[in-house]
Formats: sequence, C-alpha cells, structure tokens
Amino acid sequence: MPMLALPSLPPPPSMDHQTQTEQKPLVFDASVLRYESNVPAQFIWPEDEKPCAEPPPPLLVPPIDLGAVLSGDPLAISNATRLVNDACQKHGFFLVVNHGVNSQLIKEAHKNIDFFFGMPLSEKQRAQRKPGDHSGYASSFTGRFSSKLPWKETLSFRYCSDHQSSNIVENYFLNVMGEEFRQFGTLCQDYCEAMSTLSLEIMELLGMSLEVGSSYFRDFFEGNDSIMRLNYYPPCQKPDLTLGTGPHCDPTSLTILHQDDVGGLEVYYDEKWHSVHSNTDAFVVNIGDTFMALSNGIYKSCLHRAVVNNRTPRKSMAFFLCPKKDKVVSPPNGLIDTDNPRMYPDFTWPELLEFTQKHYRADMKTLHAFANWLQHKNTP
Ligand SMILES: C=C1C[C@]23C[C@H]1CC[C@H]2[C@]1(C)CCC[C@@](C)(C(=O)O)[C@H]1[C@@H]3C(=O)O
Ligand SMILES: O=C(O)CCC(=O)C(=O)O
Ligand SMILES: [Fe+2]
Repeated sequence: MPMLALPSLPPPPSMDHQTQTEQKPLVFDASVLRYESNVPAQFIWPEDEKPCAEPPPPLLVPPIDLGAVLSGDPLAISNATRLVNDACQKHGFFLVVNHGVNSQLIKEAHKNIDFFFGMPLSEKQRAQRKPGDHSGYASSFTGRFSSKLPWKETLSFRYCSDHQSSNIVENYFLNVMGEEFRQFGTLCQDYCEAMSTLSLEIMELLGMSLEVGSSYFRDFFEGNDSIMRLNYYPPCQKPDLTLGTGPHCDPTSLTILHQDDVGGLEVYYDEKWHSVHSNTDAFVVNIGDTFMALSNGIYKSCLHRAVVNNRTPRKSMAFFLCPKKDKVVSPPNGLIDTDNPRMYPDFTWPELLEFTQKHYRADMKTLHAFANWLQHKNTP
C-alpha cells in the first residue's frame, strides 16, 4: 500500500520536547503559566501563523433572526435563506439571534465553567482525557502534540440525542467527577439538548437555502451523536506569540458556539483574518468539513482560530453537531450535476473522527487529507 505523507502528524512528544538531559515533561498549569513572561517554546507558533500585529478588521455578518424564520413568515424565510446561502458559500460563518435558548441556562453554564477551570490542576485532572479518546479534560495538549501547543484548557464530552442515551452527559459528570458535579452535569445535559434542538432548526434553514427541502438535513441529523466542548483560555503574558486555538476547519458538521464578552475568535476570508465581535445574545454558527462534504463542496467549511490576551480569561462553549455513527455522508442528488461533480468520497463520521484523533491533527486541510487517506486505504 502506498505510504501517505501526513504533514500534521506530530512526532511522539518524547522525540522533541524531552531531550536526553534532565528536562521535565511539560505541564500546562494555567495558574502558574498565566504570570510567566517566558512562554515555553512549544507554545510559540511559527511566524506565518502568529496573531496579527494590529486588531484585524471585523467580519461583517448579518445576524439571522431564527424566531422569525420558525414562525413561518415568508419574508423572514426568504431573507434568511438568502443571507445564509451567501455566507455559507463565502466563508461558512453566520450569527443566529432570537434563537429561543434560555439566557439563564447560558449564564449558569458560564458560571460553572469558571468554577470548573478555576479548580487546581489536580482536581481537573480527575477527568483527564485518555490518549485516542476525544472526551475528557485537556490542559493544552501537552501529552498529545509536541509543538504549536494551544494556550487553552478544554473539557469535552459526548452527547447523543437518541432515546437510549437520555442522561449521557449527566452520567459522564457523575462517573468521572463524582456526586458534587451532578448539578453541573444536569446543566450541561440541558444545554446540549437545547443545542441539538437549535442545530436541527438550523438544518431546516440550510435545507431551504440549498433547495433540497427543509426536512432533508434535519432528518439526516436526527439521533445525532455529537461532541460538546468547554474552552477556557487563560491570559498569556505574550499573547502575540501563541494562539488559543490554531487555524482550523472543524471536521464536524455544524458548530454552534457561545462566547463570553472577551473576544478572540477570528475567521479567515478574502485572504485575511477578520475578528468576530462578541455578542452574548447571539450564537456563532459555522459549517464544518462533514457538512461541506454533504453539500458537495457548495458550502464552505469555515477557517477560524482563537487568539488570547494578557488581561482576561476567555470562555466559549462549542457544540459540534455530528451524524449518527452509521449515517453515510453522501450529498443529495440535487446537489450533484455535470457542472458540480462529486467532490468527496462517501464516508461515515466515526472514520473522520478516528482520522483526527489517531492520524492527523485537525487543521485547515483535514478534509482534503482525509479524502486522500480514504482513497489510499481502499486501493489495494
Ligand atoms: C472532532 C474534533 C476534533 C477537535 C475537537 C472536535 C472538533 C474540532 C477539532 C479541533 C478543535 C480543531 C483544531 C485542533 C484541535 C486539536 C484543537 O485545537 O482542539 C481539534 C480538536 C481535537 O482533535 O481535539
Ligand atoms: O473558542 C473559540 O472561539 C473557538 C473554538 C474552536 O474553534 C473550537 O473549539 O473548535
Ligand atoms: Fe473550531
């Protein structure tokens, strides 16, 4: 079988950040590192990927009034489908307002995130992510990658909307963190349920804007097997050297992000980075690689990153919508024709997830690398 070069696959950590001498393994303890003016080399990003010297121009994206769309108002629907269609063909990014998600639920979630990440490292490590697993706590990715480390801590867990998994998030918190975290678990379960509902509503809108019918993608994501991630970006004394999350397209289908009012999210469009103003009343929505494949490349997977600052910690909550395990990601016939031939091979989400967890560090070229990898894997 021909060997494929996978440019982002890092060498095992022992190969470059631990030398023959007595160097200790790197630990990202934010309570210490946030005051450190010497940023460890593993967190320093290459010159061409460093944050912009000046604040980048804002990305002008019209907010979509989801409430008006769901009320069935024909004018609101035609406006929203036009705006979404335009945004998704250009950069794959838009905002949703009047979304119907309880603002108290969002506030409580942010409070609990502050509490969780404010705990000592050893407490958070009770939920430590295991190698090859996408769930759990990670303080940066010190054991997983050896360079271009992100200045962030994350807590990720699986959410599944089928009936057999009704308490999957609550149970995760109970099992890994214990009884004192039951309430946080219930809150995250409720939040994920709200995100799953919201994502299916957005899928109706995407079905209308791609003219395949409002139920096509909604049905495809019924019983979704998704990932929820809480991101915490501690302050950094040298924010111009590092990144909170490096440039990437989400390999997942659709991301619904809620960010606090600190700011730091940036989107690449028209050959430059743009900042995204924070608006705590809005959800930030972006297309991911799996939806790009599902739309036969018509909607773009959004290239984005997060920068950090030297003053305030920043929080965001990302719900990564993913299809049920056995769903084949294949575009509907209405999106394929002689001018628009098939762009990507059929695949299932678990295959792409495994690719990003075991073979390739997700970046801006994941879908392309994955399509090549699949092709070589399946050619004797
Ligand atoms: C399936 C996933 C892999 C990542 C988490 C979810 C969706 C986004 C991916 C990620 C955020 C893209 C940038 C690189 C990454 C390693 C990160 O910085 O967290 C990615 C996630 C991951 O592999 O854990
Ligand atoms: O925190 C943010 O603003 C972006 C996070 C992100 O892109 C991700 O978790 O995939
Ligand atoms: Fe992302």
